[in-house]
Order: sequence, then C-alpha cells, then structure tokens
Amino acid sequence: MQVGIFNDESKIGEIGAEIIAPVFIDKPTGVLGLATGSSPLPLYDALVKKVEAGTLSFAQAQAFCLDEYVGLSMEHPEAYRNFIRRVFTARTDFPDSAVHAPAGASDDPYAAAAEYDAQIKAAGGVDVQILGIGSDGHIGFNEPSGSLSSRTHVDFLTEQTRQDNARFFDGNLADVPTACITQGLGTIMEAGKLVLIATGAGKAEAVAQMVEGPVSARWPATVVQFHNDITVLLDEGAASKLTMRDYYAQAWKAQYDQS
Ligand SMILES: N[C@@H]1[C@@H](O)[C@H](O)[C@@H](COP(=O)(O)O)O[C@@H]1O
Repeated sequence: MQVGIFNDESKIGEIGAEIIAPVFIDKPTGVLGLATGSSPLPLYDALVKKVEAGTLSFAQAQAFCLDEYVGLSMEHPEAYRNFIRRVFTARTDFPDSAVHAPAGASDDPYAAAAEYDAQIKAAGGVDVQILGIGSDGHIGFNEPSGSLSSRTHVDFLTEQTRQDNARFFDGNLADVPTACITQGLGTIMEAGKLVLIATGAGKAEAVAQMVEGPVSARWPATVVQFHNDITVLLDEGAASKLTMRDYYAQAWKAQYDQS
C-alpha cells in the first residue's frame, strides 16, 4: 500500500490523475470505476483538465459507478448516475452510453445487483477503481458486518452514513434513502488498481483502521490490505491518526519524488 499525505486537495487530485491517466493512455478501451461523494471531486477536476488539454481521452473507455441508492427516481439529482455525470463524465469525452450505474430504481434491486456484477465481468473487469471511504469504514456502500468477499448486492445504510450524506439532501435525514446497491468488496478487490482518497479529520479513524488496523468486517475498507496495487491519498486531517506517517512519507518520497 502506498500512502501519500498532502497539504491541499488539488495536489491530491493531480497526483491521482497522474496515476490513472497512464492506464488509459496504454489501454484506451479501459474500464474506470467511479466513486461518488465529495472526496474524489479534485481528482475528477484534474482528469477533466487532461481531457481538455488533449493528453487523455475516455472516448473508447467505459465507466462503472461503485454504487447507487435504492428508491430514488432515475431523474433525482442525487441519484449517483446523475451525480457522476454532472461532476465528471459529462465534462469529458466519455460517451454517455458507456457510463454505467446500478439500477437502483428497478422493481427488483436484487436482480439488478446481480446483473450489474455480470455487466462488469462482461466488460472485462475494472482496470482502475477510484474509492472514497465512509466515516464508518465503508467503501462503495459496503457497511460494517458485510462479507469481505461479497459480490454486488443490496445493502442497508447505517445511521452514521445517512447522517453523513444528509448534506446532499439539504440536510434532511428523512430524505436520505435507507438502502442501496453496491459493488461488493469481492467485486472491488478484482479491480487492477485502486486509488483511494480521504480528506478531513472525520475520516481519520476509518483511515487508521484501513491502513494499520486488523482486517475486520467492522471496518470493511480494511480488506484493501489484501490488494497488491493500492494508492491511498490523504490530507493531514485524514492522516492524523496514523502512527507510522513518517515512514509512509519516506516510502512515498523513495518511490515518487526522486528529486
Ligand atoms: N457511497 C459513497 C462512497 O462511495 C463514498 O466514498 C463515501 C464518502 O463520501 P465523501 O467523499 O463525500 O465523504 O460515502 C458515500 O456514501
């Protein structure tokens, strides 16, 4: 696991884009896994800049969102399929038809989850998966106690997650859905490369567990310790409970900053 700690979020975005862009330059038909939430926004801005500059193209690529709320209409602005288009894919040359999200508005979300997992497989799997992390340690929407090898499935949001996400619903907790379809931890772990972004002190405990804690269903993100190509990009707040940050800085410098 590479752990990079930075002072500002735009730097995190730039570094993330430097890691992701070469994958799509080498393989223009690659598959990008997308996370919603606020943490990846600077990364999306940095990728958009590269597309605008003509140094990166997603014209032949495909994208799969990590998760989707169950129970929101497909037109709802906070449905993740709409959120991701607004903040990222519609600002790039991604064809709209190549941007996929679980069918959270389906009459049968359980069948929709299984179909989505099959769709990812049929696309050849995810080459790079962008991840955030919830303050309760979820990735995607894999909440504590779920199987560490789960496939795409219907999950139920913790009170903590609903409270965290209420800000996207004008602060109205009652408007935050209670269920979702999420790629499973087993699905996420099959991605070729993971880039996880966390910012703010509210993520510090979850980040410390993920990087330094024992692997446990209580903190689902700890499963990434088994991935052999994961880069974790943090700000000072999110890194504030790590006990070995000097070592991480040294290792980062040795790998990326030769100067
Ligand atoms: N399902 C999403 C996750 O994919 C996201 O990574 C996480 C953190 O969100 P944020 O980056 O806004 O803190 O919670 C949300 O609920």
